[in-house]
Amino acid sequence: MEALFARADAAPRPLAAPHWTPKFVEPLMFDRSAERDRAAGAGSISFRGVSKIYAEGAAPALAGIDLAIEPGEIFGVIGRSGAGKSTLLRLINRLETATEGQVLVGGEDVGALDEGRLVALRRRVGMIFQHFNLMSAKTAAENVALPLVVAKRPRAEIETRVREALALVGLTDKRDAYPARLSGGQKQRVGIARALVAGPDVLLCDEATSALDPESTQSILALLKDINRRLGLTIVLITHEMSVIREVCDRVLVLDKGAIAEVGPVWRVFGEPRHEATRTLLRPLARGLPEDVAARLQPHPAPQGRSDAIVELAFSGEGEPDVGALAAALGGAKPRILSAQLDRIGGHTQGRLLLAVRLAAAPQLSGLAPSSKVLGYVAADD
Ligand SMILES: Nc1ncnc2c1ncn2[C@@H]1O[C@H](COP(=O)(O)OP(=O)(O)OP(=O)(O)O)[C@@H](O)[C@H]1O
Repeated sequence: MEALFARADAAPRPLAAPHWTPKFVEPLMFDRSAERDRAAGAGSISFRGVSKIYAEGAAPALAGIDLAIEPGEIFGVIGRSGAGKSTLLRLINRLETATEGQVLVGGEDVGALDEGRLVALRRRVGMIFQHFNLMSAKTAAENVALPLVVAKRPRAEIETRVREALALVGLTDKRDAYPARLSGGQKQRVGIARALVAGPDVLLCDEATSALDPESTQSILALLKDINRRLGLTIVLITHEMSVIREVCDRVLVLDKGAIAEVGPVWRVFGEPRHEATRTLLRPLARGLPEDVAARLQPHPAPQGRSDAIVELAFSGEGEPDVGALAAALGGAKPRILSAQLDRIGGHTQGRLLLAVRLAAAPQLSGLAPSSKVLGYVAADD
């Protein structure tokens, strides 16, 4: 029998720092990887000059999209409401068809597939949803089995695959539970098992954590990351939660009014947003000045009395802030940290420090961070 989750070419990611241990996974499942012979490039997705217009005379939902998603990456899509995220996702499994251009999955033009090949495509591209879309009258195992039942697979194969899929998502003990008896996180795990049961190359996630509490969100994100690492699955996810992108994605696409605003590694796009749409989306992530400081901020130093400069040091890329160098440069300037937000995203430092320093020290700050700027001035307290 064809191995369920085996991926002959699925070792592209380092297994370092597994922050989530799927103790329930049966090792046997992954030992069969060599059995499955997968086409080179399976899991790749390309958009070539894709436009989508829903109705004559309406503004295009997507226009001129050229994009390549690599096999095995976790690719995030963000954008304001109506930017075209769902449309882009639904073009991948042909829930929508492009008005112009081509969408290729594993090199195959999905717009040109006949009915039979479309069914095969949907097996290669699993999908999970914000509200799980489970059938309430079926147990967890029956929900997971559905795609295989519809595909008329032999009963023994269905049983094996369902058992393995439930084990993969940590729900072996819930196989006979009905959705009403499951938590939101558990329902989404059932959704993931159902999406994986036919052994897809691609998993599409449509706001998969938006209906979950923070703890369930974290565990679903950890599960998605683990699935991606273990199975080499390409994951494309759309979300309005920037923290989800920061947590799991390798690259992110920012859509704005149906067009690509920017695309790149998350650390770069979040660290150095180039498009206004990106900056707007990221604003809630950026911790601003403390309110009392913002209220006193002036564009120029006070003509009388002493002023402090309010300085932003932005870090994005290799290396961390050198506290020793900061102290050496600012020793006499009474530097105070007003706000600090630093993250490591994909091995890169991203974030900023907001400092208040004596006015005279402000010029010494350049060189202490990849980017530094004076945001304004406040009258010194002393
Ligand atoms: N089935 C449809 N028929 C007509 N117009 C549609 C249809 N689906 C989407 N649209 C329109 O296409 C545009 C893009 O919609 P889409 O749902 O792809 O955006 P989105 O970024 O996913 O938005 P949201 O974050 O609100 O879900 C919107 O103007 C929307 O009104």
